[in-house]
Amino acid sequence: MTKLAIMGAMEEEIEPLLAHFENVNIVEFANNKYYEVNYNGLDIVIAYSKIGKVFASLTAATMIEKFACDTLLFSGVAGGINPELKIGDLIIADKLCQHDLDITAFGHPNGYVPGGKVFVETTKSLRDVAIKVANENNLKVIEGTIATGDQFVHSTERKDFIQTTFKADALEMEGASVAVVCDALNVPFFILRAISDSADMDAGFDFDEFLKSSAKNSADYLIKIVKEL
Ligand SMILES: CCCCCCN(CO)Cc1c[nH]c2c(N)ncnc12
Repeated sequence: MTKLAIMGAMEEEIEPLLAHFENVNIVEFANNKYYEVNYNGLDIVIAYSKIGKVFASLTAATMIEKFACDTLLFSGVAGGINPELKIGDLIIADKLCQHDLDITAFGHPNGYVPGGKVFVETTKSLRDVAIKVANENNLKVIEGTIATGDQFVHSTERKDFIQTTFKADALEMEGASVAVVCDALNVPFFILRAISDSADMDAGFDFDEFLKSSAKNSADYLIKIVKEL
């Protein structure tokens, strides 16, 4: 029987998800709250990690190792790089990388450390369900590369580095760490983001203005996918 983990980084990213559920049981663990619900016979654990790769790794590993989730879905917002991505648009990650992981001093490529790999691929069967749901609901969504790093990107210099180095379509601060954890623990996972800004000098203002509506775009789509699992 599937036990589903649904994760975000910020409260604003999971609030529109929690709105769909009743009879929520709250479990406090490791300085965080895990919300347990049952939805159409499906056991689900929902949490927001707090921002950044370390918090996201802790929450993803906890949902799998302590709550025994066997599938993990992430919903949230991201900065757009691909010019096709407008604010509010949806992107499904087909692979993710860490743009701030850097031991290039030793001749290694950006995003690589020994024993690791630059790109971690998401689970195709989950992407296929998501694309089917998008088609059925006439939703525009792209599949692409998401770059993760422990910084809110708000300059074209950094945005251009990430685009040039990884050919990334969007960027955020948690996805690639969720990917490394799920890949290592052999748990199918899916990363969905809606664009809140363009990671340029206006990013801070746009983020503040569009966080709520973009988080809702992502959450509403994710709930439709959950119904198909
Ligand atoms: C209080 C400030 C919280 C920022 C958290 C932003 N999330 C991180 O996952 C997504 C995101 C949206 N736009 C971004 C950008 N331009 N750079 C990095 N990350 C992002």
